Amino acid sequence: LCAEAPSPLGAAARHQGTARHRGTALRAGSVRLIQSRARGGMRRGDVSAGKLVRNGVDKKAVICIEGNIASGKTTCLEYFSKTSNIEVLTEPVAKWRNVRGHNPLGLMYQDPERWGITLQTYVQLTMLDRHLSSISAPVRMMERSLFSAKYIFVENLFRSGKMPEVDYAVLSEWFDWITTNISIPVDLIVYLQTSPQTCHDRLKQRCREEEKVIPLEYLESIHKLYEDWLIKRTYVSLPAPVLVIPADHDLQKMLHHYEENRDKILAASYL
Ligand SMILES: Nc1ncnc2c1ncn2[C@@H]1O[C@H](COP(=O)(O)OP(=O)(O)O)[C@@H](O)[C@H]1O
Ligand SMILES: O=c1ccn([C@H]2C[C@H](O)[C@@H](COP(=O)(O)O)O2)c(=O)[nH]1
Repeated sequence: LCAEAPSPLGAAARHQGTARHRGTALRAGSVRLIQSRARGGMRRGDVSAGKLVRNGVDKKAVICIEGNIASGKTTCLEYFSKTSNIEVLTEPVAKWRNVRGHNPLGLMYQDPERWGITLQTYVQLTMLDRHLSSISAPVRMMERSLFSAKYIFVENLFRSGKMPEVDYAVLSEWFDWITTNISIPVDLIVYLQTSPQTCHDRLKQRCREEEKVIPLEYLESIHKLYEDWLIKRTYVSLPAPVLVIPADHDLQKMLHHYEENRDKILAASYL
């Protein structure tokens, strides 16, 4: 049986924001980006100095939930969405499946060489919009990040020979411009560490139409990049400290693990 059914934990909060230029200030939803002043004035002063920062950003904690495809990130977020003072942002997958009637996620899986850049450009835009959207609670937990879109998915397409070098160069220029000029604060990365086989099983169970073509080897490549980035740390620098939660267990045990780690996760808000 194969169905994309809503999780028994209920729907996580979703945010729909749009980013657009307006005069000298960039606006994302109702949020104003301002030029940060000298170093040290903010909690993340050294990282933000000279960059555009979202007004009031230093008062809120941002926790990114990272992990392979179908590792259980959405399920984890749904669990924490029941906590007051935590706002939850899932990945904008619905947008990746439908932008003005087109499905870049599906196109990418059908023909990555042709459509990888199309999907990843849109992922980069929508993830940036997520990062810059106004935060309504003291703690934000969001699914993945601008960083994993680049360091994991773009990198995987390129290294596997499925993204032309020119596409990779253009995406990298965009990414470098964004991270050089705009502050993307992250206080903690929670890595749901799974085996690729677990993800393959859960992927089949979830049965998202576009993902039916994903072989185990694809999940192994994504897993290796995540491990190099977040565990071995042999790859690129980390935007935040990492908390690793082994996530091969059944749902009940996972919920227990989330509860056990709740204080460590929320400690990010006291940093
Ligand atoms: N611990 C678990 N054990 C078994 N199935 C799980 C577990 N966590 C999530 N699932 C199921 O696996 C699938 C993928 O989970 P999901 O949370 O959507 O992953 P992600 O958001 O990381 O892609 C869903 O069908 C979900 O119900
Ligand atoms: O930068 C990205 C981010 C995600 N994807 C793909 C991988 C999956 O098919 C979906 C959503 O991921 P989940 O792990 O199920 O949340 O989007 C991508 O191709 N590029």
